[in-house]
Amino acid sequence: MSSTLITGIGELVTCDGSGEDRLGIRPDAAVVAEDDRIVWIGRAAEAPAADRRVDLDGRALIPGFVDSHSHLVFDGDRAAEFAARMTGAAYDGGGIATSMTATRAASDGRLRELLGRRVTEMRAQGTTTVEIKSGYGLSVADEARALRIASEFTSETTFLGAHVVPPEWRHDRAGYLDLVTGEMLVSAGPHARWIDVFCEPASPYAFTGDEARRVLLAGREAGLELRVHGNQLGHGPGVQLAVELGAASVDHCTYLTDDDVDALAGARDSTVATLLPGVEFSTRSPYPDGRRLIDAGVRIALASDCNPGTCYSSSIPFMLALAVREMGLTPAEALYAATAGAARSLRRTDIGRIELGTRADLAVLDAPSYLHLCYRPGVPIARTLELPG
Ligand SMILES: N=CN[C@@H](CCC(=O)O)C(=O)O
Ligand SMILES: [Zn+2]
Repeated sequence: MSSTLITGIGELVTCDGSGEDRLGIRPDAAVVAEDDRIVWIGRAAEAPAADRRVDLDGRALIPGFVDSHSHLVFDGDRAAEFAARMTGAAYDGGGIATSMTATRAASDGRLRELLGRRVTEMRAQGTTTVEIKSGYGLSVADEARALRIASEFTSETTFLGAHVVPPEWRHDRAGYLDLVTGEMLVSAGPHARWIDVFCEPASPYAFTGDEARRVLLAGREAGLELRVHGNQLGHGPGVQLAVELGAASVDHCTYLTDDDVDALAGARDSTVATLLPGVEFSTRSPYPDGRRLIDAGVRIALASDCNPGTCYSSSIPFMLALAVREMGLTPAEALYAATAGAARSLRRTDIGRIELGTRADLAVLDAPSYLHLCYRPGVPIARTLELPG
């Protein structure tokens, strides 16, 4: 056992749900971590002794960000696709095959190195938990390999064999679905906690509601929990399907009808709506109306969706700034969504908040208050707090 007393905290933002803004901000606070757990929170003047002390010199302390949606296992470059979109080209999911080809060609060592660099980049910006999806292998061996490597970095791994129908199967969609729900699930499933599907009738490459249902039910049968990519490119059945099947999260939610919003509000105890504003930024698309969701009582999360196609940014502070500027969230709502909200979308109670017994997954800001996360967009003020010992 090894304990650390954290003092000199300018503002302790616990995200424990208390207070009007749910941020549970504690003045004059100190925190003690023992190994990887929080064991004491209180007034600095009353802090107990510990093996060592870390003085934050007036900086704010927040829970580490929980990035609940990413696609980090890939090789290849699609910067030209981004440039084309900035001059008017539309995103339709077709570029996923480009990343698939490069990813299949990469060695295990190269994929591991690329993934390690991306996770390090996230930690350097305050992210302490990351969910990582497969989805650029799209063959039995390549999907299992992606998840095996991802599970070296996180326990939140997601099987996304149903990302798109790969080119060699486009003449036989039903055959590809048989593969995803059969042999591919058998070999990839043991390396995954979650199963996900890109349910998007507006894309010729992604999956319809009926196809997505089949994928999700097969995954559940295999012991995986459910997540859905839905309503990204247009109105569609993704949100309703996610709610009906009790998925932990439906992600994107860019195009929603009133019925979709009502369904999400009614499912607030089971299904979180995860918003990914970096995607709208990088695809020049309209932003989802985050304000409408919160006002309707929907639980939301914010995540990066870091991936080579629709958003190659791993910066949660950038997502917070976009959510505030473009989606109508307050800075407090945005921070809560990227910590406690995102933890909820992963059905985790041990991360995303600073409370007795939670993991000591912490981020420190080179600023006196969390407001600076949105007030100083693009400035790297957030980093993970590495505790000594
Ligand atoms: N929409 C589906 N999947 C990713 C994009 C993947 C890609 O284009 O490479 C997303 O979440 O936006
Ligand atoms: Zn995604």
